[in-house]
Amino acid sequence: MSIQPEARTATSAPPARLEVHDVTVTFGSNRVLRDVAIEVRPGEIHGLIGQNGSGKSTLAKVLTGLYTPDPGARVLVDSEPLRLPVRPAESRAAGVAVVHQSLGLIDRMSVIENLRMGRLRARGLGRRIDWKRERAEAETVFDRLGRRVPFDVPVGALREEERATVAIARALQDATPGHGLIIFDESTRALGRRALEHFFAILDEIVATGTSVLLITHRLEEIIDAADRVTILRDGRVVESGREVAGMSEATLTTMMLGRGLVDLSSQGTAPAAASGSPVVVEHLAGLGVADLDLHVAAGEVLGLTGIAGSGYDDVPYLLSGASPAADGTITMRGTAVAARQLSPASAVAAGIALVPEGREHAGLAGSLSVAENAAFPQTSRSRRALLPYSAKDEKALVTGWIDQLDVRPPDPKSLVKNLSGGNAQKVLLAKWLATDPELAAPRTDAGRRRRRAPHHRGRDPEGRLRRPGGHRRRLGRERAVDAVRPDPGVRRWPGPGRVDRPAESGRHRGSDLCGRIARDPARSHPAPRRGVNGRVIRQRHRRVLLHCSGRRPYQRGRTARGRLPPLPVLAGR
Ligand SMILES: Nc1ncnc2c1ncn2[C@@H]1O[C@H](COP(=O)(O)OP(=O)(O)OP(=O)(O)O)[C@@H](O)[C@H]1O
Repeated sequence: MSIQPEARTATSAPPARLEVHDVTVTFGSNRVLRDVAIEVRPGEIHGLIGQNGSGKSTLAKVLTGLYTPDPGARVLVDSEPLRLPVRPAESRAAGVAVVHQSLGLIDRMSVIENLRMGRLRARGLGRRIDWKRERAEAETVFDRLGRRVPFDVPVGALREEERATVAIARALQDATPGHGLIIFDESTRALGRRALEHFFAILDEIVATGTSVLLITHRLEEIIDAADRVTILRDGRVVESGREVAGMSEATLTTMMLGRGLVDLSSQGTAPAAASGSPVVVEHLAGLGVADLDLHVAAGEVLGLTGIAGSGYDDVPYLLSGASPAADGTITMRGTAVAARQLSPASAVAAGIALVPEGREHAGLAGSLSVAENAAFPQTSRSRRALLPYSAKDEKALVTGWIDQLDVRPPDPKSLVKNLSGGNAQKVLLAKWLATDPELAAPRTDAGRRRRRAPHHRGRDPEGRLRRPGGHRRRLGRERAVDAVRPDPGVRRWPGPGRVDRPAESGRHRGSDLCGRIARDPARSHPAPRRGVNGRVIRQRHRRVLLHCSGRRPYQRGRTARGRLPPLPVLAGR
């Protein structure tokens, strides 16, 4: 697909910042992009969306030279053609910066080294690096982001949000006002709400100078709130090219993306029946940022746990699974109490607690191993200590069962995880731990925090230039943001780190989304979305959460490949 010249020359609009024509990418017999075309205008935030595996990251990798397109492709930056395959140095010189989904950080190197990599300059007779100067430059960009990350810590020791901050800062430091294009490929997935607010405020500033942004995300609300236009990929083809976002709803985008609307299963009477079984009870849990936390998770229930950065909510899965040592607390499952401080990762797994960690690339999956090896890893490593080894037949049944249930694509147990799209790799991570039949699954997920900002669209002035955001709009954004975090009536003030401000509400939580992809039928009048407030706890039925996270098909609560029921209680989702 090529962009028709009249589409861009009929007005006095300036030439496109980025033009991509006829990009096709083939891996073996698998054609993952077909004749893709996209045009990003100066000073716009251009959204690129599509289902898992539709080819978004592949396009970003073509633009930075990681992947080679098939012959016939053309890429132009500011009307100048780039040689293909793209040479990274040339694309950088043309002003293209990218934050890849994997973030592209080197774990054993420090924050400052990662940040200034490729930019360090030796000076003077001794050809020494002036670290004071490098730090000052790094500080400037972190200040702009409103975040500080310790400079001398190895990146591998950072939390996911800090890692994302470093990667974003690295891309931002090269932005020259009025030039270039920054590609963010799912870069916001680990950012908390405050960091996200800053991130989008910075994007506004950047595009106001004429620099452009290509925003790849599966969070449709981010497209609605931030993007000017959107291009949609489906199965490697462009199905919507540069559509104006103004006036669109998430439902419209979803329909365009999937080629069909979503169905709310609860309206069809297919909501899961309440599960029977004993609850999981956590009492007086303490450690890291958590102090004296009590939780009660009924069988078959999803308990969402959220809060502001530093409130400790994100430490809970790690404390419950022995991945971080707890100072105090007990976990009661099947009527047996376990002391949290005595849990190690291995004993937690043996007791039926599964942690689905954040940061699948470096903490959850082995990219160079296959889907089958990753998904069956807890079983095979357990069977090494057992009398009877885990048979290849069992492994095959387990893996194909989970591939089918979670709709992993391609559905090939032998695919290497590093060749899967990000969303499909996440499904393998989920399968790996759900396949252990845990009593309690504790996914640490980025999903569920939603950016609150007034939707805005810059629009164009009479000369066809994108309007720059004015102070009024930014103020409006801030006011709304403040309003959005004001607690609901009846919610007490934030009680301090690690404490629960609002007890779990019973029943379905229908308006908000832990996964950012809730099936909403616009014709149905849901109650107003509940807003995340400090330390708030949300309850949600487990099928509902998995339904929205598992792609095309709803999660079926049938028997697993090994004839057991899929795991019940699940803490939070994704
Ligand atoms: N190096 C590779 N070798 C083989 N197949 C690959 C490779 N890289 C990507 N693919 C395949 O290309 C397809 C598109 O993947 P891509 O990562 O671009 O999807 P995506 O739209 O970014 O998805 P997600 O939203 O899940 O990140 C997938 O089927 C993936 O398995």
